[in-house]
Amino acid sequence: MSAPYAVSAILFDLDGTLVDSIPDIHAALNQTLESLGEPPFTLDAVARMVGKGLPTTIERAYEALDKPLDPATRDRIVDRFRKIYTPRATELTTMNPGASGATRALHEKGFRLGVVTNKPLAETMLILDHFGFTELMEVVVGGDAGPPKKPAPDLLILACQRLGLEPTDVLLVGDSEYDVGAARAAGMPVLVLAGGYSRHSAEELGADVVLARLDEIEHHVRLPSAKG
Ligand SMILES: O=C(O)COP(=O)(O)O
Ligand SMILES: [Mg+2]
Repeated sequence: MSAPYAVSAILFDLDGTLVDSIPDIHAALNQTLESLGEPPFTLDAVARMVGKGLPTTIERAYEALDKPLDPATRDRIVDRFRKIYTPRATELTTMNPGASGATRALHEKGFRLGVVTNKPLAETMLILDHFGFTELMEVVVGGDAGPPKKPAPDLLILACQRLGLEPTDVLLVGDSEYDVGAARAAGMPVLVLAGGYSRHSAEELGADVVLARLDEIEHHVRLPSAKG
């Protein structure tokens, strides 16, 4: 096992990392498509469309339908999707195994915690509130915060600025190539959870560590002041 990373804060991705949100995204996407006269997608197909933010999910759905999509129409479909998704964002969504215990244990040990997601902030907060994560999170950055989304480093840098920390003092836990790309560009260590929403297997993503469950994180981190 690699030596534990000495970090003051741990940032979490949301979709596919803290929660399994695909069942609600899948249902809402299919309802959106049905309202536009389009056929539905399977759960697995939708999981491969998620990760780079909602506009990209809609673009990928239309790519798969082999239908052209101009940006204005895409944005209208994003709005339509959100009207359907937001009220049901926690209906079928579940916490990933170990998410509650791991975040609580890390918080108690003194790590500062946050969420950096490509998902819009409003839906992110609904989900974090629903599962009791909000009180543990010192910073929450959504995909609509302004700067480019992951895999650009900007949202991670923004979270570091809000925490008053250097990226090298912060670690990211994610599930996709977008998380690994963003962390690498920011100069941050990155752990990935196996079985998330990615078009690649976790082992192929080039993360520092692949986790089978979130409660393994504590074996890979230590506070800078603690002896490793
Ligand atoms: O909304 C998305 O596409 C992905 O969100 P995530 O960054 O929490 O995985
Ligand atoms: Mg994710």
